[in-house]
Amino acid sequence: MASERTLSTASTTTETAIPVSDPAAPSGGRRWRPPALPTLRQAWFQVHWFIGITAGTVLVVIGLTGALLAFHEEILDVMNPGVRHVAPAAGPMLTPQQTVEAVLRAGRSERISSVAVQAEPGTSARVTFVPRPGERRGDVVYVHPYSGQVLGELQGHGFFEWIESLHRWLLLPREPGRVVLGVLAICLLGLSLSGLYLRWPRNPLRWRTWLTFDPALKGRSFLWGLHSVLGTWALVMYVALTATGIYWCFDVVRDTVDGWAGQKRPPRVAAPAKPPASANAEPKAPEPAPPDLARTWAVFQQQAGDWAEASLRMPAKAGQPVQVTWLDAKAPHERARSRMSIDPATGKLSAVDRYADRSLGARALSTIYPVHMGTYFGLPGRVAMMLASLGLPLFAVTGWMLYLDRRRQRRATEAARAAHGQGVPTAVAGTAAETLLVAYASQAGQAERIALQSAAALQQAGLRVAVQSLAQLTPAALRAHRRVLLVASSFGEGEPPDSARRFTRLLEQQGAGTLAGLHYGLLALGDRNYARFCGYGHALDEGLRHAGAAPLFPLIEVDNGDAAALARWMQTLATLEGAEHLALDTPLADTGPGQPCTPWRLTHRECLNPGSEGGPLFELALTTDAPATWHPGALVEVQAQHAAEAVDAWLAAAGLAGTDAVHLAGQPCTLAEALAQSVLPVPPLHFADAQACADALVPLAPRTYSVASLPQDGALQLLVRQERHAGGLGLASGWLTAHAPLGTLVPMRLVANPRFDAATGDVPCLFIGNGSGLAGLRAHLRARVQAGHRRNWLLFGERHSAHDTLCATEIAGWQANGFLPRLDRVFSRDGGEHRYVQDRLRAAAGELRACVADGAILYVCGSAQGMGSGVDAVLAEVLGAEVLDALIADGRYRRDVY
Ligand SMILES: Cc1cc2nc3c(=O)[nH]c(=O)nc-3n(C[C@H](O)[C@H](O)[C@H](O)COP(=O)(O)O)c2cc1C
Repeated sequence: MASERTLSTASTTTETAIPVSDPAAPSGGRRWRPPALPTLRQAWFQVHWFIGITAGTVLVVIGLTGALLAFHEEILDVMNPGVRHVAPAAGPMLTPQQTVEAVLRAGRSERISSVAVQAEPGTSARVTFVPRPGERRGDVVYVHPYSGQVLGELQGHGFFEWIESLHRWLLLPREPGRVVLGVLAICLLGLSLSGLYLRWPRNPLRWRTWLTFDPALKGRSFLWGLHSVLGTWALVMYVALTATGIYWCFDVVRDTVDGWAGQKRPPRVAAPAKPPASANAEPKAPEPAPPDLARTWAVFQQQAGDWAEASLRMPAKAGQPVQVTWLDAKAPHERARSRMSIDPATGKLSAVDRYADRSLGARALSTIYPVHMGTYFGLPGRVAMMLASLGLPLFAVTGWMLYLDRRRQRRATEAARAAHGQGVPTAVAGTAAETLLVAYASQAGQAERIALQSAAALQQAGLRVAVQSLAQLTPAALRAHRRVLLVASSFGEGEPPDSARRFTRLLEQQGAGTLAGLHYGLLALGDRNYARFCGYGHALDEGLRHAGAAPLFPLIEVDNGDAAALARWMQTLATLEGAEHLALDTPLADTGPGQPCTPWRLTHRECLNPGSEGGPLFELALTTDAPATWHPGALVEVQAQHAAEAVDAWLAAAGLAGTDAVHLAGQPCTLAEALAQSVLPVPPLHFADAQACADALVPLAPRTYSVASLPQDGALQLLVRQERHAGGLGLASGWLTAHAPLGTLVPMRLVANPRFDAATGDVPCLFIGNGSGLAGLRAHLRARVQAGHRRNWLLFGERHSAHDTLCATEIAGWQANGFLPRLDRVFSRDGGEHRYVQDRLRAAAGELRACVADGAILYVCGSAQGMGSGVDAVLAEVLGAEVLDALIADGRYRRDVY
């Protein structure tokens, strides 16, 4: 009863409505639970995607127009060569007064509102006229700084005005436009901050996690990396853009900030209504002649000192002063403007307001525009702002793709739930101990779908099954079951999916032996391009072992939904007690066809450890006529076959003839050939004919081996340990090392292994391994020797020096030629206490630290149990978990363990 209570209690804490086959449930063992309140994370996620798919789409327009505006001055210059900049000449440039005279000479008799000049040689003067009635802006012309020629207006200026009003008001009337823009700015801030929360890593102090991602990633992982990492880069810019944007959009914000800065603005006064144009209106007075600016200019130059730009605003009425606004040559930014008023007739200075003399608050307010434009930080700031603006469409596209992918995944998961529901038999009696629990830890749904599909297949094979998310489970609840299957994906950096965090925390707190008696099988989903491939699956495996649970079979890793690994999972499930009739052809989530295998000829086979107490270790060489290349660290998947005797025995039992012609996957072959490459169906065997048998066959899962040679060696070499079980030799290792005669064509495909790739340059390398793990290490060492890189340390474990000194001649040659200054061979059974690689590593702690401090890359290849985990523990102990994490993040801890 206790176990039943545990299950039903757990089910009430579920986060989503998942049909769970629960043997304790009263009718049919399957219940729908109401959706629970979302967690904080889920709530933030909803906020993020809702804003993203609504406001995010409009923000694309703001981003694109902002990016155009960031460099619009330069674009205008390219469109208008010789207008704003002319070739610098030797003589002085025209003064403002000379400029005005030149304009009048050119026949432009409209009233001038301002003249702007720059100190930089060759820069044209800009003359702005008073707007015509009913217009907001007056005409602008540029005047040649040496000849006084009026150069006309800028082409494209109108276009950029349109772009600006799109950017600032979305082409709406100004007031509502400002408010809409303000709301959009708040949305962008919301997107940035919710995004920051959602991607907050477990180890926030590691900068690489925040700012880098591997472009080799594929699919959802790639999109996620692009979206979150580039988003982090752009975050500071978005906060700056939105904070400054909000200031302009909402008067209340602007007034508050101005108040804090001690710069209260006078209240807005509504513009007086324009008098209607009437037929008998007063005749317009002639425009006043522009004042003579010569005296004004002389006084300004004397007072201002070293200036870069100056703009002289003409008085609206006669007798008023000229307003001069200028930028010092050393001004901190483009809005650090000073002002003075000068009487044009007398040259009397009536007011001087220098930027440097203003209050801190006033100076701070003047930075808002340059911060928004990025000009405050010079060219890098402008480029950064432009890229951040251009990033908005990128985030919208990647965000939509992630959203659609998630929706697709959710639908697929719902379909799998429905399908699983149909497969559940009604009214199952019994206790949880007799029920095989299939638990999953899933972020986007793939692990859940595989769990559901596996459970459905197991149920159809006659087993009593329950499915639950780890979100609903506690380690204590597992004790109610005798057998548990777990399907676990990895998220973040080899971390648990969000739904499994609580379970993982509780598991870490379990004492040794608390789960004794529990048997589990684990399928770890991951992507080999991540530093911690299947990191969470392995952590879960270790946690369960530590708590005393016993594995039913070694953990199975799945790289990117690899069909072969999933087929291996199904085959392994079929070996479980009670699952003999499991339908091996059950389709599992997202399995796709892999790369095709090509035939390699087996040309050489040699036992490297005759007389060894351990299994014989063979060196194999294979060649192909097809072009083939690989990097040190690469893997091969071998499409193994059954020994001919095993096939003959099966045919005899089934009463079928091996010579019968059949089609397998569309290809003609004999039934014996078809059987050799397939899982041999378990009795009772009832096939109508040979083709019916071929149609029911499921291909054998390929076996993965590390490549032990380089393409330059002329052959692909493998080190294969011959496995022996109660039923005879292991399928693949037996075929490769004993059954397949020399000359056999072995179907294989090369698989890149980016996380066990070669080091670039002459960095020191520490190679650690045991047994057949020498394969991966040997390929690396050969590459290092060929490149002339000598700083190599090999730490390698085997059993007896008398029989297991593998590759002795080759390794001695490296030593003699100075390519292996340090070699530690550890023979665990050479007498006395058993000593292992990890013990030697601990004893060499000082050298290990020095080696790591020298920038070494650590390679570990060999068995995951014992050696792999032992070395990992010693590295953490000697270097500290932080340093080890940093090594992983830097790609300096490369493992190929199995
Ligand atoms: C953001 C993100 C981070 C990931 N991190 C890892 C990782 O550290 N190690 C790994 O092997 N796989 C990693 N993966 C790959 C997933 O584990 C893999 O795609 C898995 O099939 C997803 O299963 P799910 O849909 O059940 O979450 C990551 C995927 C994503 C999207």
